[in-house]
Amino acid sequence: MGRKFVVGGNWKMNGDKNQINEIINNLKKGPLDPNAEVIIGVPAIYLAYVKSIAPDNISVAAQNCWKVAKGAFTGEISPAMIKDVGATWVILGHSERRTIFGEKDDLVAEKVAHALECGLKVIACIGETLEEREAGKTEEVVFRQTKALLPAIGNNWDKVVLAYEPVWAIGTGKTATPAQAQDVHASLRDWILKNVSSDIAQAVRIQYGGSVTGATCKELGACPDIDGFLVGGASLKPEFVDIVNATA
Ligand SMILES: O=C(CO)COP(=O)(O)O
Repeated sequence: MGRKFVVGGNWKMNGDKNQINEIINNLKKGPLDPNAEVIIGVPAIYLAYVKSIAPDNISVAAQNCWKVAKGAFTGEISPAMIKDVGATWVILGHSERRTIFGEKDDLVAEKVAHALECGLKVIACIGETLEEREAGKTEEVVFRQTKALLPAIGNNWDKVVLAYEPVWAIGTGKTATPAQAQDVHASLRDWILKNVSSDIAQAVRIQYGGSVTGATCKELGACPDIDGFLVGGASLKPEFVDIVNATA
């Protein structure tokens, strides 16, 4: 069976109620390819609001969460809370969490494990820096980051989407070329085949993220191992509809 195309919008720390209303109205107007799954990752404080106005064909995601259900963790939110307000996904391990907030592979894995345990679905992000790419370490880095997630994911692969986001392509306007992205996606799938199973390698969806726009999405979306996108800046703009429809 084919993998359903899945497009995530990661709003990061952007948007206010006015802008959110505009974004949601634009998504309602669409039209959105019914064969694509759409998930919007919104700031925690707006999760309930977005859930209350988003149409049913759009899922809502948090952009981060903590690794336990509740307690003395000032400023954090738990998967239980995310679910309680009706969101069904969480983005974990984003490179901004890893670099700005110092999240290491093992913490990301603990978060993934707890989120899945609580019944949230997870977009798990991986990707190399420019320095790592130039040192020829892209595969080593993304395999290491994926390996760290294996015990956390266990037999919940059907609830996980991997997002390959090369750090050098995020917010820089330097989209990976389709060949660069396809190469890494194919190697990742092959690694999963060897280290998990061939069924899971066939089924797991791998998104590409990093400066995806309405102009670059079609060629990227046509690559055999690219199963969707995780979109930052352009997810705040009307062109997000074009990106959702990249393979329509
Ligand atoms: O980080 C990203 C999505 O999670 C990508 O961001 P940009 O699309 O703004 O490069």
